[in-house]
Amino acid sequence: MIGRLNHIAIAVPDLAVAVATYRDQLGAQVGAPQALPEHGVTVVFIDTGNTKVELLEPLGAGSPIAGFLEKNPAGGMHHICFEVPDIAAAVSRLVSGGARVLGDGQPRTGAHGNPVVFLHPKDFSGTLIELEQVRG
Ligand SMILES: CC[C@@H](C(=O)O)C(=O)SCCNC(=O)CCNC(=O)[C@H](O)C(C)(C)COP(=O)(O)OP(=O)(O)OC[C@H]1O[C@@H](n2cnc3c(N)ncnc32)[C@H](O)[C@@H]1OP(=O)(O)O
Ligand SMILES: [Co+2]
Repeated sequence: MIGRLNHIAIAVPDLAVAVATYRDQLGAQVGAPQALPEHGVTVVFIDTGNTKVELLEPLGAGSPIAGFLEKNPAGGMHHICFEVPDIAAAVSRLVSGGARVLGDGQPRTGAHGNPVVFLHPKDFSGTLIELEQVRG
């Protein structure tokens, strides 16, 4: 079911600082910030050729990553995103297998314009997993 690793997400307290670190110290090709109020984050993607790094900082009150940053004030690995060809089929298989899909369980549009869902970290070895539908 899961395919390519689409991205590894790192939650950061200050996106501009993290972007400058990746760009200036690691020589990364950094993208432009994308404010995504519907997700409560602002993100910058770094394309490494074989996958992407998603740097994200909280946006607005009630950001879903605020709790994580309270526990990890310097930031840290937040989630990994796998590609799936059919997110509805993936959700159906996971839910029937007892996994918890976060939120209302319905896919939402992610940063790449594709449907995404998140799976509860407690069901996957303490790792927050995002699934993104990428066809073909
Ligand atoms: C940009 C769009 C999109 C994309 O296209 O790429 C994105 O990536 S958006 C990214 C931001 N959105 C989300 O992360 C949505 C899904 N996340 C959530 O709904 C919440 O973060 C959460 C997983 C429910 C956690 O919320 P929190 O407020 O921290 O709740 P709890 O404190 O109750 O946490 C429960 C439990 O889970 C542990 N936890 C929390 N976050 C993580 C994590 N990132 N990785 C692993 N474990 C995590 C937390 O420590 C709690 O554990 P216990 O303390 O042992 O109970
Ligand atoms: Co993500």
